[in-house]
Amino acid sequence: MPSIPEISTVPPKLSDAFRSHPVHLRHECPDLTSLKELPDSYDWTHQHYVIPATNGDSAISESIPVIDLNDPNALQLIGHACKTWGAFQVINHGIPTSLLDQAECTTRHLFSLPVEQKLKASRLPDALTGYGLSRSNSFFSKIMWSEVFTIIGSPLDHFRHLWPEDYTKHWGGRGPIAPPGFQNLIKNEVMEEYEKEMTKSAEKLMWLMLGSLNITKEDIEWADPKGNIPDEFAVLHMNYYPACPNPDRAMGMAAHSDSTILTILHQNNTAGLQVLKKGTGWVAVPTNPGGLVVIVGDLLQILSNGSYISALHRAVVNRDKPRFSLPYFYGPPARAQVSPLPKLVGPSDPPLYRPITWSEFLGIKAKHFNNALSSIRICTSPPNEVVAANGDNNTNSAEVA
Ligand SMILES: C=C1C[C@]23C[C@@]1(O)CC[C@H]2[C@@]12CCC[C@@](C)(C(=O)O1)[C@H]2[C@@H]3C(=O)O
Ligand SMILES: O=C(O)CCC(=O)C(=O)O
Ligand SMILES: [Fe+2]
Repeated sequence: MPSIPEISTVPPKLSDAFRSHPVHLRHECPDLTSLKELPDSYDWTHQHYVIPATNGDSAISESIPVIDLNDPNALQLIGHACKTWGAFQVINHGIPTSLLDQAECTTRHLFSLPVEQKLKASRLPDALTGYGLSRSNSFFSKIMWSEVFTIIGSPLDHFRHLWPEDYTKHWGGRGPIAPPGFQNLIKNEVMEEYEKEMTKSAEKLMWLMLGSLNITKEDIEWADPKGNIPDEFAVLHMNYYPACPNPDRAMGMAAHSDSTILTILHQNNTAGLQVLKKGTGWVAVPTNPGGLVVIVGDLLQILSNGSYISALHRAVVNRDKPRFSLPYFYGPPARAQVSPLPKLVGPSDPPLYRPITWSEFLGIKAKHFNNALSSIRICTSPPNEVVAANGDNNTNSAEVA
């Protein structure tokens, strides 16, 4: 039987950024699906950062805007959403619904494997790809009710560990071309195609979000003359939130902002994502078949000099149905300098953040979590005070355990 190759899916430049910031999680991955009661280690009841206000069943009826990318006013609507919410949903984004469905189906299939099988594709502490808990668990004393599978580039090496029978029984892992019916390779192709489509959409959305601030490709140093981003850094997550015996006490994914330029998230038809709106509280993001959620990340807050807010968001769980989400974390090349764009700063708008690479910022995030942005802030009291909802100037978010 041919041996299964070592896992080495992360291209060297990207792995550097993470190898220097390993995340050590103190917890194992139990089989959450089989638990009939919420263990104490998953009980978030007495955590002060669990803010109860939610529109899950209360009177808050507003939510993040839904923007049709074919709408002639899309640019303005996007700009407004980035300033007020730090998140929006898009429809008519050009990604086929069939691909979203196939990626969701692969996600469901992956997480329905027995836990021992999933652990064969475990993410190692200094690695980024594979199966495990969310990295952000390291900041909390309680564990989140979720499982995560991280992909960068091709997931094939991990998939070989998860579904070895596709190789050994039928094909033996020989040759580069899959004979028809080889489910593992089909899953791999689906996820690679999904990443390709996400990259295209993320670029398009980034230019729209920046375009709304009159930023063009000439203003972005890491863009080529055609506006393409060579060596962009992107990570795809498959998130699983099993149905939970005590959802009111559990937390699917604790409040955080993403360190990205932007994140594109597909969720199955079970709601759970919530966005924190200043002055309102936690607002649920309803599911929207075929729609995609776009979240402003910390790097876009930096680039826009605080004019766009990187939204604090979290995921709650429910008693009856499993939930799946697929966030695509999109950023610049790991070593590109990110700083407030010159067009957006001036005597009355001094730069709020010092220049930083994403690689460096991930290190700061890995240490300071939701206080990462404030730790690189250079003006404590700008003339036009920017009030961000992401921990930059509030303290309602993470607790360092
Ligand atoms: C590119 C990334 C951003 C992220 C770390 C990651 O490598 C992939 C997951 C992202 C995530 C999601 C949950 C919250 C968060 C803080 C975390 O621990 O993992 C973010 C990371 C981030 O935004 O820095
Ligand atoms: O599952 C969700 O809706 C949110 C996931 C998320 O925010 C993340 O993985 O960063
Ligand atoms: Fe997130």
